[in-house]
Amino acid sequence: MDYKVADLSLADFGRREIRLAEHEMPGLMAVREEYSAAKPLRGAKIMGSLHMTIQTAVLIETLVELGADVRWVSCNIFSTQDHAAAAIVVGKDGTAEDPKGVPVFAWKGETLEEYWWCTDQALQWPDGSGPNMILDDGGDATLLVHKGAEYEKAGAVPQATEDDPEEWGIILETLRRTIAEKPGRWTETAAGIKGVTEETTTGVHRLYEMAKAGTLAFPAINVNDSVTKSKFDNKYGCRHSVIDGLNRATDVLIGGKVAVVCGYGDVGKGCAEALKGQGARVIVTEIDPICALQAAMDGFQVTTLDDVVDIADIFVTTTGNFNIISAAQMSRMKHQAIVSNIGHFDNEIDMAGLAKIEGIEKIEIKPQVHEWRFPDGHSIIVLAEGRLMNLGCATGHPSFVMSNSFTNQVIAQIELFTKTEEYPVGVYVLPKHLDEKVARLHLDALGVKLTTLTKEQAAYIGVHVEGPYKPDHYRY
Ligand SMILES: NC(=O)c1ccc[n+]([C@@H]2O[C@H](COP(=O)([O-])OP(=O)(O)OC[C@H]3O[C@@H](n4cnc5c(N)ncnc54)[C@H](O)[C@@H]3O)[C@@H](O)[C@H]2O)c1
Ligand SMILES: Nc1nccc2c1ncn2C[C@@H](O)[C@@H](O)C(=O)O
Repeated sequence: MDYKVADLSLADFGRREIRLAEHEMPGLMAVREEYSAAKPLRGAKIMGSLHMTIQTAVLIETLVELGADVRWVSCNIFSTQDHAAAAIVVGKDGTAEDPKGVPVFAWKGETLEEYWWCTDQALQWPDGSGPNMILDDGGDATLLVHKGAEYEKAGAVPQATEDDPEEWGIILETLRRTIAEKPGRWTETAAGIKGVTEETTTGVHRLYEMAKAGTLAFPAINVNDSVTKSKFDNKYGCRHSVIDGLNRATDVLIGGKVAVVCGYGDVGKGCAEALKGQGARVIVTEIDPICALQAAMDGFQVTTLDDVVDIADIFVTTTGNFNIISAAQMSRMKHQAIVSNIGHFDNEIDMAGLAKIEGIEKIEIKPQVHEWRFPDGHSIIVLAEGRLMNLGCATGHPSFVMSNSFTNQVIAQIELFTKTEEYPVGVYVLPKHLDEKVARLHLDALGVKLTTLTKEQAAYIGVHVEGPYKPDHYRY
């Protein structure tokens, strides 16, 4: 079995934490029980590109329990929990000397070259074949397959320009190398994929862009827009883990400080609430009048970043957009202001522009916490090098909320793998009855007792007693 992780001796520690996590992931354990006999994913060869955490370990072992053959990478260079990766490689019945688990190519602190090497490794099985399913978070695996096939068809891989981000050059070099090693590989890989299930907002945005451009090569299920994913993971998950990230990285007192949250979508709402809960005076920036109005009615000041960049103590970007905080704005910040991002990619904060400032000095306080000292002597503290700080500086969302997300992932994988013919190329969301099923699976653990509609009440509001309870256009 091929794999590359930091340290297999961490496997027992990972296994102990996986055991505790399983108790906190009732949705995943319920689908394991429901489907382990039928094994609907038998024959599925799933390549997963999703933060290699303890919670993801429970997802992986659920997919395997349902019959799948799995290979895995993280979707971020800092988000892997090495003990989780070790436990998955060793497996329940293996040892560090004789691992019997799942091939994982991930470790905390990968270089970008190593990250794309890992993604390439997980996209090819030992017999040279590719996956027939992708489980993606942010779309990097989907991107590599699509661009590889595109450049094979074009007969050449373009050169990166000096304006391109460094990572784009690394992706092109990865494709140049892999196409030279096995011409036609990516075309064959793309043709063999039944579909992809996408975890997050930014990855879903990429899918809709490809569908609109007519370049999407296989069907996709948008897991992010299951209500029981984005209205839980994105909001309540970040509500928990943004504070965890700040505390583990800096231990700064949040109470009494001024915190700026850029973006007031699902993630921004969770972050703003959490920082307010810690006693910070929270200021929101937004482009969308509806989200801005929501923020104002939730009691937050809403203004532009330029208005407050020199008075705030803590910054968190949550937009899924890029160039939210510029180098010039960072140079205007208070001494030891904390700058962080919790959006999927690291382009929300202009790290490249910051590094180019004449005379700037980068001082490592500890891994994923850096002091950037400006020529005038004042500093800012940047978390996780601008990458998502809840997974770079902490352990991401807790198991219970990830159980919601990952139960959607498993259902989506089953849908796409077993009913492929019902999904012509395009982007889909799961039907509401499955969304409600995911919610139901998590109620007992929180002591929730649902009220049952009478037939007359159901008729009165035009629904079935057993649901679905809302029209598709309902906004939760
Ligand atoms: N770190 C995590 O654990 C985690 C979890 C879930 C999602 N995410 C990622 O977080 C990001 C946000 O996700 P979301 O679901 O909240 O998306 P969303 O679309 O619901 O919210 C983003 C908000 O940012 C606003 N925005 C866009 N550009 C802006 C700008 N220039 N200035 C101010 N506001 C701007 C938008 O109007 C929107 O309201 C995505 O990249 C997503 O993939 C991360
Ligand atoms: N503990 C965890 N394990 C795996 C992934 C985790 C996570 N915490 C946050 N994400 C990121 C998710 O919120 C992902 O769904 C996203 O949307 O980015």
